[in-house]
Amino acid sequence: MVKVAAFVCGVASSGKSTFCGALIRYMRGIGRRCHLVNLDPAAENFEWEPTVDIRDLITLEDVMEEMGYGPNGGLIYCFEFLMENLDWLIEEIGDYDEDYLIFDMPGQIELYTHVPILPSLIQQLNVSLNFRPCAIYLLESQFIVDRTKFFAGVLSAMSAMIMLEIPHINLLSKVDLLRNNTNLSRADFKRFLNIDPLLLVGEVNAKTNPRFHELNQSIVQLIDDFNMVNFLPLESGNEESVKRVLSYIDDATQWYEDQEPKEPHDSADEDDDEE
Ligand SMILES: Nc1nc2c(ncn2[C@@H]2O[C@H](COP(=O)(O)OP(=O)(O)OP(=O)(O)O)[C@@H](O)[C@H]2O)c(=O)[nH]1
Repeated sequence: MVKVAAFVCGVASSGKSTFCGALIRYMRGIGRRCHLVNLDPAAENFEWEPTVDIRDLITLEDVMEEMGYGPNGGLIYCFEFLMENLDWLIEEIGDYDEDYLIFDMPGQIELYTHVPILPSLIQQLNVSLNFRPCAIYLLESQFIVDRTKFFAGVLSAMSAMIMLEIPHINLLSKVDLLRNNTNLSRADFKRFLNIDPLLLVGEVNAKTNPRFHELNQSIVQLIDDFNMVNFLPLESGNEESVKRVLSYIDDATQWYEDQEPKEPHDSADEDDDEE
């Protein structure tokens, strides 16, 4: 059976939980099996009850109260604690041998940029439980209204791609909110899906002090050299939009199958068949 672990990542308020809820609603509606795994120790409410919940192991509130940490330090502590108690997670997940696990992740950016806890966790799920992990990274579409913010967002998505090294889908979330933006034509919008950073740098330069133009150029050159950051639009309230993302997740995780060694070709059997 194919077991997919989809990690829904992105900064705070990018729309992760809403998307997880919409994806589960859509999948269950078409009869596909899936479960929500909450890995946000500070989460409050969910549309669907999580099947596995880090808050049963540790909560951010307790860590902040008992250890005196702030929210970011506390979050890292919670994840280190989770890694020390990975048996707990593996046991919880072990009971759910279903097709898809949708992981709702916290919004702290350090988890996707430089703290190596998430790659270890993903590796364990892949090796110990035979899951096919993939990352879904949400960037709020309002970022494209301010080009400088957009490049910061692209860099954050790129960091996640480099650090996680698994099949990865970037989403521009809440695109419905752009509809009222009269300055953005359809053609304009498309430039942010299949991005050509070298073409966009002029617009960033127009908004920044000339002292930074060389730095802007180096940043867009870096993104252009990497050449792997594209976005799909997402409107979580729109079933078609969610359906499209699911088809990309299915395609992306197919990659694992392509990596599996094929059964050796037995020419003796073929000869027998011919006889
Ligand atoms: N218009 C619109 N609003 C959305 C969409 N997706 C999410 N939102 C809203 O954006 C806000 C944040 O959404 P969440 O799903 O809680 O975001 P999150 O990334 O899980 O937030 P954290 O858990 O704080 O990191 C909520 O008010 C949602 O209703 C969307 O597709 N369109």
